[in-house]
Amino acid sequence: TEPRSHTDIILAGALGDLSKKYLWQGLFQLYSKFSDSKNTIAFYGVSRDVYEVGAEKLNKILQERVTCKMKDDTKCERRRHEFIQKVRYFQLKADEHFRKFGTFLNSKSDKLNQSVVQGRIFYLALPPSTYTSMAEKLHNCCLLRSGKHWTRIALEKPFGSDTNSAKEMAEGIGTFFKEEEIYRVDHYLGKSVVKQILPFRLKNKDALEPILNSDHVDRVELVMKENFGVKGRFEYYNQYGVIRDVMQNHLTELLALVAMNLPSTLSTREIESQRMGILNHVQPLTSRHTLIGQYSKYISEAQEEGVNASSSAMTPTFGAAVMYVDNARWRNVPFLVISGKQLDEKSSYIRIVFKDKEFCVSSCTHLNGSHFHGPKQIIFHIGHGSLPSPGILVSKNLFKPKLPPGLSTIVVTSHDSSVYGLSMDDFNVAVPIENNDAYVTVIEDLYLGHQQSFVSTGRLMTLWEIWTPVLSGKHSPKMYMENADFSLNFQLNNGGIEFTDKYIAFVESPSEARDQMRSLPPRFLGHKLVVGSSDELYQQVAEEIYIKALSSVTDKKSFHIAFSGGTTPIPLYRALVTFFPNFPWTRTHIWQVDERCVLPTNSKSNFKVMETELLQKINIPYHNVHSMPVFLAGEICSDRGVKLYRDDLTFHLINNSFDLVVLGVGSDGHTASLFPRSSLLDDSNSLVTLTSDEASPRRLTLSYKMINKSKFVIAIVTGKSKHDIVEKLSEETKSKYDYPILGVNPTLGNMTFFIDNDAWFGE
Ligand SMILES: O=C1O[C@H](COP(=O)(O)O)[C@@H](O)[C@H](O)[C@H]1O
Repeated sequence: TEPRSHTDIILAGALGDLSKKYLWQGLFQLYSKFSDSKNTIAFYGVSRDVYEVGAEKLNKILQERVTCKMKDDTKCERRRHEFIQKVRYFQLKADEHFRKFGTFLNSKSDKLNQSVVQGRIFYLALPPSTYTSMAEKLHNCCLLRSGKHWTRIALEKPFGSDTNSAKEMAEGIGTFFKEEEIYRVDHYLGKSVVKQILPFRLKNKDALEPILNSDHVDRVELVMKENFGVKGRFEYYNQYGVIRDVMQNHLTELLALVAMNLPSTLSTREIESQRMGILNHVQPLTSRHTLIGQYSKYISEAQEEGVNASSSAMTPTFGAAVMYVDNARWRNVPFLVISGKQLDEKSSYIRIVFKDKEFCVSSCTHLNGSHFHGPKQIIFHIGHGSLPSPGILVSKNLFKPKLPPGLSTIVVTSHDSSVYGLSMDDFNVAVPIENNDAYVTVIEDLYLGHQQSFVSTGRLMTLWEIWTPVLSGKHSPKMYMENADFSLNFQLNNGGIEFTDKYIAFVESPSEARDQMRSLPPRFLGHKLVVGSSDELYQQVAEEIYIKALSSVTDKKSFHIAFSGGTTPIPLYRALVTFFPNFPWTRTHIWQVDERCVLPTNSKSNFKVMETELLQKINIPYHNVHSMPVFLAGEICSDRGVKLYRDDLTFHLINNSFDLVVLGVGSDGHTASLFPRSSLLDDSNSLVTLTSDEASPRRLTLSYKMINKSKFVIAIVTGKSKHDIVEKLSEETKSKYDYPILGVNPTLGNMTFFIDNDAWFGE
């Protein structure tokens, strides 16, 4: 007997990553659910590989990647076997291949009775640069042309990289396929909870509609955090970055779903019109509304994959934006859109936080209907994070949700697991009955022609118009530490957002010096080297110190740093004060590398400089400042002072190890107060010591032993007067007796030389 319908599904890019990871499994599940004697489906995998190679690779992928959820599910195993047998491979490279493939498909189709509704789906899991030519070839060779039929072409993002490129691409595809045939995939629209947003809103409209507006909503957070980096995708990611990768598409689509006016039905036309209605009122973004960051190892990881550093320098891996919908319903409500790689956790959610208008007077800690004084919120938990499953969470003090058919309630028994600022049992929780992988749903929607789950051309263009203004790439991303960085915290200010710690959120495009710096030999005297203009260099040193401080305070609640004397640290003190107002000074202990044997009021006193430039400007506890006791009870530089400092070091430091030592280098190659040919250069016992008469005045200094125990050493060399020493150090084999800086080699830690352009280039 003839089937009622027959569909050909052609997967181009059949051997690629996406197909391997998700699409073949999705197609298998489609086959299991929908293919029967009445509705048949044929599957074709196509790629540029010759038949023998491609067919074998495809078979391997199918055998390895297509699985049944449950072990020993014999029915599923049988279907799986059938499916794998059914998939056919074709090479599509030359025009002739396309012609032959078209002839083959149509000969099959001609054999079917005219009453059979035939469909043909082309799924392009290919680089977008190939879309237009592929669309043209498929259009010319492989369309169904007679009988009752339909055609769909599915495309994977990226759909352009800004308004113009997206328009060009849309026009290219639009030449060969009609709007209703184009299915642009945004897999977030296939996530099980995302699918339930509109049904949930409709079902609960009596409770929800009156409160989903600016009178009641304090803010909406749309978040997609990941705790891994970009490994294996740097080429792609450098061209796109986090805004284009997920914020312009997934997260703004989510915004539309929560903010749009409720459609009266769930038809494609109604939904699309309400979505466009809201997106057309989203204010285009400006740099005041966005922040970007880059995780600290991004450039070096990209280099390891052979991607050059200068193309990675401006790529944001973190983005935050505040968006506003300029209509009566949502005016002034901030929609905070946040995404990033290498953050503390993998978690995606939409969180609607309601204004707290009620003031609790008594029994405030009890859950007591609407009197409970806690944040009122609705969370669409899309996936991952601390919850075991995707779900919709409604604060119990808000309302008791009714459930549409796709959701079921779960009873939460755990009292202590804390989520979104509340205990789990402060929420009514509903979970999707079917929790399929997003691609399973995408493929099902594609087959069923549910266009509302895909991105129309009109919507695509509106999304790009919102985001394109902030894609100029003029701003440097702020560097952040992997996994545990609170330096990305930001706050609303006058309708815009700013990092709470304001350090160079936006510096103008990187100077030539920075580009030049990136192409320099990466090492100097066996240590890491950074060269740049003096300003940038000091900012970088300050940033390095800040990052080390955060990490140390996170790990062990304290940070011990020693600063050398002289003029070199002055711009560093200024950079720390200016750019890092949130430096964890209360947990930082400041030590001196060396001090001149003078009164603390003397202008040559290193401490005096530090006090004026740094200590007076920060909020650091008195006991955390460890000045060298060069003046004790009327005596200048006594052995008692040496002993006191040594005891202080030993008391505070684990293994006498600083977290960081900042050194300068003199034009004679000295560092700390370790001078050429000094007897101190052979002293392997002391931690602190006094110089004899090689320098006047005498000085108290940390020894090599103490410096080399540090976890990290930064040596700063700046100014033209240091150019000769930089040259000498790099050209000849020297000994530490002539050039004491050569004796600095932290035994367990690392060292970086920061050398400014004047000292490096000498002009
Ligand atoms: O589209 C993308 O999404 C993934 C995250 O998807 P999820 O389903 O695991 O939440 C992201 O890692 C990737 O960079 C981006 O291209």
